Amino acid sequence: MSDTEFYSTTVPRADTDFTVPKRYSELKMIGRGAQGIVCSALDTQYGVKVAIKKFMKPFQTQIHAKRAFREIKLMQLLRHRNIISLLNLFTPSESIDGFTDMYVVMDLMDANLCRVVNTQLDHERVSYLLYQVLCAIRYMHSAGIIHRDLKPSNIVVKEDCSLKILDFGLARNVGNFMMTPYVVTRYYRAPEVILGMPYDQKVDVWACGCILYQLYTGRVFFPGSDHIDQWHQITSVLGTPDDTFIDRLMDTVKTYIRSKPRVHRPTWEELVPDHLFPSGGPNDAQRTREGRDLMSRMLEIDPLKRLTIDQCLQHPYVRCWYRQEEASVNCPETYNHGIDEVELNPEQWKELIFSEVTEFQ
Ligand SMILES: CNC(=O)CN1CCC(Nc2nccc(-c3cnc4ccccn34)n2)CC1
Repeated sequence: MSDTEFYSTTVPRADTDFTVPKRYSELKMIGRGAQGIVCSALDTQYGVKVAIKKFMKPFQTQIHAKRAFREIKLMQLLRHRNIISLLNLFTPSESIDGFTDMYVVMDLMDANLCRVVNTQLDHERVSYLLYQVLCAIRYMHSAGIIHRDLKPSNIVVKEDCSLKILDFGLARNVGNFMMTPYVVTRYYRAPEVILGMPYDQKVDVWACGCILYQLYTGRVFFPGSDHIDQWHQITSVLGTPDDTFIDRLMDTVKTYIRSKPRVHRPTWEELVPDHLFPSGGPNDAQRTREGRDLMSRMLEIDPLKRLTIDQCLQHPYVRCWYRQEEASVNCPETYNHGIDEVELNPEQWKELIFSEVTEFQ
């Protein structure tokens, strides 16, 4: 018998109620994620605001179960100030038979980056936001995780410009098949992922470059409507990559790319002119040169030429924020990707997830 007292409350606008421990009050809906509804709440035990996400029947399908299980395992494994942390994990069900819903409690942030990119940010804020994304991604890489799906909607921030990554991207070699009517955003996918080439941690550097451009301009750099159009957007802006990259492609893709007219490569000053950057500050001209330089080295089509995360963190544009405890700390354990490949039936997932929830503390 769980000693925690639960109560049920209907959340305005949400089409489901939340059954949570009494310590959580003032539930208000703040968003709807792919896996379930998210509320803000007051944790009266510590007097802090939290976010509570409800997973409804997370074990119902292989896809839902894998994502839910992977999310709670990774939230427990990754402990970094720029990655959302798992404050509590519970279910009101007292036995596995009645187990249906699972709740994840996280620190509450104010907004996601989609809302922030539309505001005028100075170099101070842009460089600090980018620095924190780089720290989070570097830490994930140290745990053996490549995000592969980094985008503004899964990054959250607070008024004080502190930032956390919300989710952990795509499991390896699992298609991002989505049952729900959510459109998969591919705008931030690296060229090597789009072209089906072998990929590595550099794919997350590409996404950071796209996000950096959007922090300055409020615009998506490469808004492709599908994979082919995504490639077209990238090459029409950055130009056709040189042969050292194309030679490494599969023959079918090589033929396709060579069939297209070559697009000349503009200079980065032409691509992202000064007026798109913050100005008016004492060293804005210098910071603009640094920001444009870093962006150009993150958005190299050829991953072999692209900066590594560590090189990004040493770049003058963000090095000013560098602190060991967040920029060079490594995750003490690496993630066991085996769980991403395991095939279980809903009953087995139910048991696995139920034991994970009840053992949490
Ligand atoms: C553009 N929309 C917003 O900015 C609304 N924001 C989103 C972030 C939220 N804060 C927050 N803090 C911690 C975790 C989550 C959260 C975690 N998962 C989701 C899914 C959807 C929406 C929010 N979340 N959200 C406050 C309202």
